[in-house]
Amino acid sequence: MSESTPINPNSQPNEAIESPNQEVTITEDRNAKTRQLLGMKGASAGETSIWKIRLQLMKPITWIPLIWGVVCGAASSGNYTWTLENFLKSALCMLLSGPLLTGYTQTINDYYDREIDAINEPYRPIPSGAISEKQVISQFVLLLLLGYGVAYTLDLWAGHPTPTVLLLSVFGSFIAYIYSAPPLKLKQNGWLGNYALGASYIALPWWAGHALFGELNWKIVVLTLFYSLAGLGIAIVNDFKSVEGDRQLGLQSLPVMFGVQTAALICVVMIDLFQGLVAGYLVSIHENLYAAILVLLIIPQITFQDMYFLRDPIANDVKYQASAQPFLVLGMLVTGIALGHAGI
Ligand SMILES: C/C(=C\COP(=O)(O)OP(=O)(O)O)CCC[C@H](C)CCC[C@H](C)CCCC(C)C
Repeated sequence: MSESTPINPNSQPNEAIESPNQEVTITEDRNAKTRQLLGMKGASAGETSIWKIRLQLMKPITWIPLIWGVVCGAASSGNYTWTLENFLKSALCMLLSGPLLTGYTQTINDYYDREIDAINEPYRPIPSGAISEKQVISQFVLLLLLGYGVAYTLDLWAGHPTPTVLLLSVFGSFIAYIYSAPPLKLKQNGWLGNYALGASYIALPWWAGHALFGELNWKIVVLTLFYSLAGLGIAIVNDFKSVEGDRQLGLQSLPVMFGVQTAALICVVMIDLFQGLVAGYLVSIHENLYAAILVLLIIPQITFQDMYFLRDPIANDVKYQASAQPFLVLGMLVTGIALGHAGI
């Protein structure tokens, strides 16, 4: 099964076990259902449980980097200790950045993308008719309000005189709105949209995690915004799967603007260069060991870029992300620990 081919939603799991072909069908069906629930491409349509459809809209697979960002921020604060209270605080902040605010972001994005998804991903809940537009609107409003409630609770818990986490959440949800909704629809512009995405995925949850355990300062803000330029590269990877639909609808993604191969090259240069420059910064603050680990973590990413992504960015985008991203996110944590160690 190709990464982007939805499998037949009508295949019957119970017909199994009679022949190897039918076993393959069952495995494919299960894979497609898991993909559907996590919000990955190559999913099957035909889900009937409204709760599973709602979860599918929230694309759980995309929560991971934002949850991770909170961990990096807690590390960079230099104040995280393993107490039950700190653990619960960070878990609540992860709930905020993952299921609630990323869930809100993905739901609102699917709502405003319903026409383009009818071309690129017709099995998504809205174009497939699995959920009504009214139900989708009530879902993103509820997630947003719950998010603000949790953010304010975290501010009270951390004793913030200014409700920093709430302000970050309001700012993040505003960026998420203008990213997806007209008239701005930042995602229509390849550079701006992908930077908004990269920065929101790396910098915003990092700031929230840092603010929860320490004082958010401009050095952390600038450095994470700089790191987000590597996130911009990661965001570009997401654009290859929809190049045809984007072209038809006039979306200026990088693969549409520069062509697939040049965009892939820009993408990997951004990813490697900005992580490398962050490693350089770590050397400048005498965190040489962490800088060396960060460089070591860039090497497998370059290997996977060469093995998969640059050879065929459209066919291998998901394979590349799955292989290389763990090294990128580990690098983020190494950087967070280094900053905490240096007392930045
Ligand atoms: C919707 C997003 C990506 C999907 O984009 P796209 O439509 O191009 O791709 P698909 O075809 O795969 O759907 C993510 C957009 C992110 C957004 C700009 C901002 C996110 C904000 C955070 C959730 C806020 C976190 C705040 C905090 C305090 C933890």
